[in-house]
Amino acid sequence: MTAILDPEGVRALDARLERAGLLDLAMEDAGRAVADEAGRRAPAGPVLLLAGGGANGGDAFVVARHLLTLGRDVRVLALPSTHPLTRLNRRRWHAVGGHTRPLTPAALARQAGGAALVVDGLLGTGFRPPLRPALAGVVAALNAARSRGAPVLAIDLPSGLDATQATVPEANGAESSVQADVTVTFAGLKAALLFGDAAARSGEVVLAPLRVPPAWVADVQVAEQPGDLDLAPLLPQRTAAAHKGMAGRVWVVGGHPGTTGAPALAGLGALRAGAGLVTLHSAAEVPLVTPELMAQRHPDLAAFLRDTPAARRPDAVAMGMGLGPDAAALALEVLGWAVPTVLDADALQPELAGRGHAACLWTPHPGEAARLLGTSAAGITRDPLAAARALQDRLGGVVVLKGGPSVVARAGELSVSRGGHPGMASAGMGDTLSGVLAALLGQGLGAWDAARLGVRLHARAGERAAVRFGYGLGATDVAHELGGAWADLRGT
Ligand SMILES: NC(=O)C1=CN([C@@H]2O[C@H](COP(=O)(O)OP(=O)(O)OC[C@H]3O[C@@H](n4cnc5c(N)ncnc54)[C@H](O)[C@@H]3O)[C@@H](O)[C@H]2O)[C@@H](O)CC1
Repeated sequence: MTAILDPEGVRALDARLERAGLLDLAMEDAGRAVADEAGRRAPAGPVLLLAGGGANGGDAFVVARHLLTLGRDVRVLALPSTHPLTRLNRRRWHAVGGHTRPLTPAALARQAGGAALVVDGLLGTGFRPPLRPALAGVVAALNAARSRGAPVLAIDLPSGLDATQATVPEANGAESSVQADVTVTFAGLKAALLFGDAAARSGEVVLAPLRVPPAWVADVQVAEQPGDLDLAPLLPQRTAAAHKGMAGRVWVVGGHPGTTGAPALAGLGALRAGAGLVTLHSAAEVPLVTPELMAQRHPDLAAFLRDTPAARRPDAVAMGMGLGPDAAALALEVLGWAVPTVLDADALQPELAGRGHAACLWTPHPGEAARLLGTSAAGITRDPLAAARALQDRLGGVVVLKGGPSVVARAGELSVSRGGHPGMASAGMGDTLSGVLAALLGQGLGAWDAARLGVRLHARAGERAAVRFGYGLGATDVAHELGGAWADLRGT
């Protein structure tokens, strides 16, 4: 399980390390991890380090000392050191024979010329935008050096990114953040390294654990990111005596004249994720994408749902895909059943606020999330963790805020998915996911586990299908890879 930390969590961890007399060692761990990565990235040639005044700059002085003692040609350009540990590690750097020159854009441009690697230790989690103009010139000079061929390794976070935000801060036309080739981050990931344009600024992300008890990190994390080893135990198990009635009866309630493909894709997703029996209930004629799916057309879908006795209700429902204008009323009816239910697409309506029960999963994409919260899609994607938390507060149950990556929220807890492929940004992908989630609910998983496992299975299936289809990936291609994704997770 990987932790996701925000600056508040980092400060709390720092305070705990400080009380334990371990903060100096944590900086040493951090600097050593960066020096190892720098050595791997640039096995020969000069390394240029840029040190800011805070602890991020302190890390840079530790890196410089380790590289120097390995016999490397190391140059350091630094701002005045303000953090006590930065001053300490600057003295240690000088004690081993290192030199420090003042950091200016011109000095940076000169020194970066022949550098095999430039290490950005200007600003980390302590940075608050907007970037002061004095540093904007340094950031611009660093990005210019990179475009002339000097690779950039960022310590903890590329300078100029707000750790909590998926967007790159605005800077009145000036360069506001560093573009890194690799970022070595400590103790846990930061939201900026995971989401949006900010993540694209981070390059490859390497997580370096600090030698502290894992509980100290878990105590301050804002979210978790499960690995496949964490999720594999959630996969439903079957004995040889299993029969279809034990594998979950799933209903897909969706489709409307003109939008009939969506429920079919959800049904396919449910089948491929192991549902025993999948029936599509629709007001329209739904295309039969595979004969294993059963389809029932109801001229009056509301009456059909209202008149379904408790004994005939399914183990799980996925609803909303192409369901049309009456979706909110139909969703209210099904929510009243209190059976495990996935609400997607047209069933994601603001009037359902507070109606979510414990076995209920809402699966908005950013546009739908904006509709539910009365904000803009840009407001959602800027801070997906905060948006997922707000959606869960508003709706109840469990929320999957879809994206690359997706965020799963339940009361007081957030989980971020891994993997996937940009080719999954295509129509129908969310419909398949709804079916996968309903299948897992139908096989007995709780909403939180179904959501975390389901988004990973779906993402893994996308990775597999992308090998053949790349950006031309379709939702049915992903559905057909779900079995392989399942086997991959089981094999971890
Ligand atoms: N617990 C942890 O996770 C550890 C964190 N460490 C390092 O500590 C860093 C955090 O250190 P700090 O809290 O000292 O903060 P930073 O060093 O990230 O930033 C503080 C510095 O940024 C400057 N600054 C802030 N806002 C600015 C703005 N708008 N424009 C220009 N300059 C600005 C401040 O003047 C100060 O010099 C992490 O990013 C990481 O590199 C490591 O030392 C190891 C332990």
